[in-house]
Amino acid sequence: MKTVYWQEGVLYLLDQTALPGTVRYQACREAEEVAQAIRDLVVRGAPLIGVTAAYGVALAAWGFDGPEPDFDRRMQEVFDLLASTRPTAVNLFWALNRMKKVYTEHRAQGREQVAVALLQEAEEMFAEDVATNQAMGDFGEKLFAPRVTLLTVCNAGSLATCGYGTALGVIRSCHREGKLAMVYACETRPVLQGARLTVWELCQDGIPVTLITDNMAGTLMQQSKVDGVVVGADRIAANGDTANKIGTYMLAVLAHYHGLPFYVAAPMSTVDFSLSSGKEIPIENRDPDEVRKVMGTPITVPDVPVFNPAFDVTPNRLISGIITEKGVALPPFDSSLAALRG
Ligand SMILES: CSC[C@H]1O[C@H](OP(=O)(O)O)[C@H](O)[C@@H]1O
Repeated sequence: MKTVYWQEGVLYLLDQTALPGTVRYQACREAEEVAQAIRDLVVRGAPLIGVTAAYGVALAAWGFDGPEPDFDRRMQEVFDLLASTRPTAVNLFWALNRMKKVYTEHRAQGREQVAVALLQEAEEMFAEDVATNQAMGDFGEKLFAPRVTLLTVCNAGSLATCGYGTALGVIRSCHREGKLAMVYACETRPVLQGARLTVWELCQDGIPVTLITDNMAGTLMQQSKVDGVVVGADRIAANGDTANKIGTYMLAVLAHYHGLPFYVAAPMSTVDFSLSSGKEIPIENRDPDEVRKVMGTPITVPDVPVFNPAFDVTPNRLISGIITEKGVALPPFDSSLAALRG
């Protein structure tokens, strides 16, 4: 099931706010619709946000029907709009920068050629992401012995990418090799990506999964029911500090206390080499009602003050390894990530 696809000048997005109960696609004909869909988590997940924004740029060029002199202004407006949607996942900015390069390279050939080149680049980005995730999964699988039980948080699967997934890509490869005993999926409050998306995705593929609430992870480790933790990432600093879904840091501390391996799985496009540490990673704060409500139903006192950061930062000293499509980076990460970049 594709998370995003282009058909006859229309971009279709799998609406992840409706999962698992309803499978439906949102048809986007304007970049503004794509931007709102990213903001509203219709599409989410660092790699998927990037590719979706890339398609949003192509959509704007494809659908432009104004006077030639307005084209550059409109396209800059679209680049800025898409860049303003969510601040943490660096894949968004990596993808937009890549599209901007294609735009600049082809601008002299005229609007039609620009539109064709931008769509081709977005399609290539889509295909590359799937291949990247499969390579990452196969590197990660080799880290584990049969029969391994792994814990994960949020959704870093096919639904967060163009296919196969990052953390769930490692889990898929372990399952393919007959190494996987069980996956424990944290429900991942407040938006419930684990309960709604990871459980659904793994069940679709016949991969064994057990759902837990986020506050059960400690007891699970205390009872030796987990062999390791594998999570995704939204932005990794040059020293390996990693921003990921809120609750990831808590799992890293628990894993460290219980002597369990804690791995991050992410494509190299998630590493932001311009940041020396995680202190510089911008953290998105989201709508307080995400915490005050569950699936739209109020669970607390109206207008109670809320703290709702969508991500936290796990320091590199709590990370056993960073699994990428170029191999597994081990501590010290500033040198091992730089070596993989080369
Ligand atoms: C494959 S990385 C996905 C990454 O993105 C998620 O955040 P969100 O659902 O808010 O986009 C979460 O941090 C995942 O690990």
